Amino acid sequence: MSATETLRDSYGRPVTNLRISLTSRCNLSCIYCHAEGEKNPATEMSTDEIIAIMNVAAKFGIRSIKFTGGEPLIRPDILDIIRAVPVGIESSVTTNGILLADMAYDLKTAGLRRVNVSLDSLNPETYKRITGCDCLNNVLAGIDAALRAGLTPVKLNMVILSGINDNEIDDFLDYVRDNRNLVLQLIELMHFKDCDYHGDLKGVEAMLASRSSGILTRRMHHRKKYCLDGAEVEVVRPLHNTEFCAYCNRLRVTSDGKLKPCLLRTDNHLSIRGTKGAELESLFRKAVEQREPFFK
Ligand SMILES: Nc1nc2c(ncn2[C@@H]2O[C@H](COP(=O)(O)OP(=O)(O)OP(=O)(O)O)[C@@H](O)[C@H]2O)c(=O)[nH]1
Ligand code: SF4
Ligand code: SF4
Repeated sequence: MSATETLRDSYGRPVTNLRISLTSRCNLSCIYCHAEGEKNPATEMSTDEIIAIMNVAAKFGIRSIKFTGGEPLIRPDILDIIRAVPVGIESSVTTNGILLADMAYDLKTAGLRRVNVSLDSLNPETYKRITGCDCLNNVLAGIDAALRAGLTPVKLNMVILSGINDNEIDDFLDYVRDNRNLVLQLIELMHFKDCDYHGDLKGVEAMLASRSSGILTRRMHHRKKYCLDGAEVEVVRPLHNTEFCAYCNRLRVTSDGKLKPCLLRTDNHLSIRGTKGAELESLFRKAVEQREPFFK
């Protein structure tokens, strides 16, 4: 095998991003939580298992690694994991921000490039209703600490919940306005559980488009990015979106050590538990071969 070799699936989609779920545990209990689709997590991967898969990813031309959960910052070895990210790979974390205020500086020093922070409301009562925790201020302090530490851009992930927080979009636009290091991501809720809060973001996109001075298309997922009056807003609308899947560049690893070719499928996972070297590499190739767009 050459030093780096970018793998493509049979639809010609290159795989350049690895999303590693470090745990399915979380210190919040959001009403819509899908924990990246893992419902019955067994034991979590060890530090060494995570490092082994990152090293294989580097050989296969993975350019960025996203650590997710559950809540990834509750892992006691999180700094060791970040320190072990192979040279040349950009790392980021998606976190609920509860522990970020105390950890931001150490995360940056360990080599983390940036963070996405899940924040669905700027109203303390609504935040508590959604997450079960009266801790909005911890998250806001975490965002400030991440900005100060240079974990930027800090992306705020706001999942739009119909009838709960869909009246707060303007408050969020005000919050990110004029801070070039803050990006707002408006996310369409996915139906993992029976959940009555799903709302189509088509209307929101039309509103953003009408108020925007510029609209860009990100290569990744072909997501639209709107620039309006000092605020940068990205819209994540994965459902029934063939374009989103056509430009998907991701492979996932579940916290219990399975390669997962698509977020929305549970029937094609490949366990990497107990494997290393050539065997692990061959499973990585196989997982890429098994990738196919969920919405075609
Ligand atoms: N269908 C689908 N949805 C995804 C995928 N990746 C992320 N999402 C959605 O995007 C939301 C935000 O994900 P994040 O973990 O913050 O990362 P991201 O925005 O995808 O990545 P960056 O912009 O590179 O930071 C998730 O909650 C999902 O709803 C994917 O591969 N497929
Ligand atoms: S913060 Fe994320 S992982 Fe934790 S409960 Fe909420 S949605 Fe689930
Ligand atoms: S649904 Fe599957 S194929 Fe589509 S973007 Fe998400 S992970 Fe990729």
